Amino acid sequence: MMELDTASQSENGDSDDATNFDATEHQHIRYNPLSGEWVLVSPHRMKRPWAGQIEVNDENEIPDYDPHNPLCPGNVRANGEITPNYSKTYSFVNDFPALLDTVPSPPKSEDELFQMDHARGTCKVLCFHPKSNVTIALMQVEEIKEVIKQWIREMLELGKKWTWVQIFENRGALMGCSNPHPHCQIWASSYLPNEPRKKDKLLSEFYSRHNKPLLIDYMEKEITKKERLVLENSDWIVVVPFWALWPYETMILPKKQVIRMQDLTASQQENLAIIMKRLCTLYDNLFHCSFPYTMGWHGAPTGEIGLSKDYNYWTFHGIYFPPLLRSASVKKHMVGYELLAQAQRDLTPEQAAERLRGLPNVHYKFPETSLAPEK
Ligand SMILES: O=C1CCN([C@@H]2O[C@H](COP(=O)(O)O)[C@@H](O)[C@H]2O)C(=O)N1
Repeated sequence: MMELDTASQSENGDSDDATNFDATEHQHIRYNPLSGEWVLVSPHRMKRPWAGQIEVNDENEIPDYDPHNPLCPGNVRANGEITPNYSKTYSFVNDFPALLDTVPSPPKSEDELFQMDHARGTCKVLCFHPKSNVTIALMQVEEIKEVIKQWIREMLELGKKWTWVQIFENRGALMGCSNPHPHCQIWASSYLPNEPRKKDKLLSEFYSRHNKPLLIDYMEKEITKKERLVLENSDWIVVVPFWALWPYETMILPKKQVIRMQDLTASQQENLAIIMKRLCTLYDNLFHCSFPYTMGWHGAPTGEIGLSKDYNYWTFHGIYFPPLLRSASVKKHMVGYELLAQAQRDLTPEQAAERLRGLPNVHYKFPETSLAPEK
């Protein structure tokens, strides 16, 4: 059993009276085994009056084609290239990349307070669909499958050279997304970024203790407990993680061990497309808006270190970080105590999962949108 640090022992030294504890009433902290951090859960605060900031939800109707949008088929991009008339997905190297393939390395410093290291990589943009006015929730399963196939091609190609290939989608203007056209970004780097580096260490340590991948153990236990389950099909589950930071944060987990996205079978790809569509439909139905989120995928590292050992302690999974809290325009901010001390949430993960489960699975905008038959 893991030694809990001092943060989790009762300050006054009294033995905690677990018999009176109610997770829907009493504050407590929860441990995230994937990051080694804690989140403060304060369910009693859900009763406080809300007099906070209300942002205008100015999401106006988006046309299916905008002659000035470089991500639309046939339009000119910043570098003068013409985006082809693509009919499925289309990816290109970002004209304003955060990472370049060849740059000089910084000098080594003897002073531990001023450490720099080299950073190389490449950044791509992947358009999900030729039309600008669709989202994953509104795309057909077959179209989402095309996105998954392209993600796998990108992982295989970029994973040959780069240590970490981060696929991420910033959906909606609220997420700082500069372009409404359905797309994601892919940043591939020569280094292992902070989040996967922390996760890799903790996943490896768990496997050494239990001889079982952490996320397979976690998936099996969440299927049994059910209270944080949101969706399930024959290959995947969606949960609000026990340690979730964002109000409606979710995780997509495979029912069978799979180490990287490029290892997915045809059935896992099909059922992933189905469950992604269902999850994004629930999200949109929560506040009747095109739900903003950042989402991404984590699998075992790639490149040279990906070939250096057996990553059987890793399990490929998806993570959604949506900011909305109470309405289409009220979002959670990670400020104050959360920046200086630790993350905090009022709505419990169990309450969030219950709300998502209770929503219709037909999209509010297009009630006739039919979902593919469940496997
Ligand atoms: O002509 C263009 C327009 C936008 N882009 C790139 O598309 C990306 C749009 O993604 P975001 O909306 O998530 O920022 C952004 O990173 C921007 O640099 C190009 O590479 N070329």
